[in-house]
Amino acid sequence: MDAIYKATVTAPVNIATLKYWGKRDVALNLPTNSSISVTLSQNDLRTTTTASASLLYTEDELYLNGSKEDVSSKRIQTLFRELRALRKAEEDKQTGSLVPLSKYYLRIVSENNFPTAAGLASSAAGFAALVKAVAELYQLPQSNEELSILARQGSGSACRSLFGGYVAWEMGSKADGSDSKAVQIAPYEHWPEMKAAILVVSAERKDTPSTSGMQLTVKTSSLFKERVNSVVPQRFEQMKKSILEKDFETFAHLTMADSNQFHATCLDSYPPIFYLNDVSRAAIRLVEDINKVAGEVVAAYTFDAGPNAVIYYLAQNEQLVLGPLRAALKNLPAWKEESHSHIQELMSDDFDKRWVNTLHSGIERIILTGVGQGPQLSTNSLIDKNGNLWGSSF
Ligand SMILES: Nc1ncnc2c1ncn2[C@@H]1O[C@H](COP(=O)(O)OP(=O)(O)OP(=O)(O)O)[C@@H](O)[C@H]1O
Ligand SMILES: C[C@@](O)(CCOP(=O)(O)OP(=O)(O)O)CC(=O)O
Repeated sequence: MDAIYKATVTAPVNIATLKYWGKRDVALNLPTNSSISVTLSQNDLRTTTTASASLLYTEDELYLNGSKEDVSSKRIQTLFRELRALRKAEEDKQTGSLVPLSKYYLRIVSENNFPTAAGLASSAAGFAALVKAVAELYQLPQSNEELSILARQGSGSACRSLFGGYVAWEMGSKADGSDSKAVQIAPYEHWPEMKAAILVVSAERKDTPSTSGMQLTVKTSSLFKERVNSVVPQRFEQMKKSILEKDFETFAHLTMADSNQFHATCLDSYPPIFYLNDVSRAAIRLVEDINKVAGEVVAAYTFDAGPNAVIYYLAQNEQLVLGPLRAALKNLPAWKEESHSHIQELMSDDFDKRWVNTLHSGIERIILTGVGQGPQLSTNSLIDKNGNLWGSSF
């Protein structure tokens, strides 16, 4: 019987603290500015992807959360083509000694352990996992930096999920995009105390998809020009320094300012794009109150292209940050988990009840996580020895 060759990896979500928003080349997915993110722990949010190749297969296939996906999109086709070309180069180098996997069809099976397309960066983890799994299957010699150039073409933010810890996507300047890649600023171990609380506001479809939203901003916003030309280049250096020096206060100020400016450029687009809603704004106000009560900046909010808030804080300030959140969101099950059952509710007249009440009725889930590692090899294959998805026989 024809063999099934396979490899399985897991990959993390990342949430930007300096936002990517704008493309200078749509076909190659090249950004108008560099960006920075924190990779989140795969204990809480992860994509698992098994890539396989076999002479038994009759077409390229991708299964996501058990359903067959269309692989004809330009993004997926580009990834398949480029990964195959890299494998072919190895086969040509080592004439005859490698199985010609580049000529076989691919079957890729992927699962996200969190909601897909709900503003939780599933596309970032998903495309990073896909590239890494096929690279493993093909035994490619390329480094994660080189693989990030491929993942970028699946989804820009995906390039940053090739690394753990603190990651920069350097925009690069070459027309072919060969220097627009992710690099690690610092590994997880450098600043493992960084935590993140994700307030899931709503699982409904977002206002405008990021891909088209950012193109509208590039075309119509005058504030955007100021942002990419003078604000971000400075912020990029300052934020890198704050991470290397583990200076939370500076990191937090820059993170909040950058989220605010990204959303300001959305509002400055025409027609305007609204990602934040009343619940998002209540989260911003509560973080301000938390910092006021603490007497220092202990929490930083950031929002992607949707209403969900991500609040970064350090482990040592867990009670100061999570106490008010527990009081506001006491109805949510997350607090019962062993790792967070010790958090005490913290509420006083210093917290404006308007924000507390809005959050209480508007947040449906809280995910408590923190900085984590990059993609990992896994033995939990999603494809059995006959090439079938576990539990199905096609
Ligand atoms: N595990 C995966 N493997 C391959 N592709 C995936 C995977 N997960 C998500 N995707 C792709 O990403 C798309 C969802 O991306 P989308 O940008 O709409 O949402 P999101 O990334 O979850 O949210 P956001 O970008 O707002 O944070 C899916 O429709 C699918 O095409
Ligand atoms: C607001 C953001 O999350 C935008 C992410 O945009 P995508 O990476 O989803 O866009 P495409 O490259 O078109 O796939 C900011 C960020 O992650 O840096």
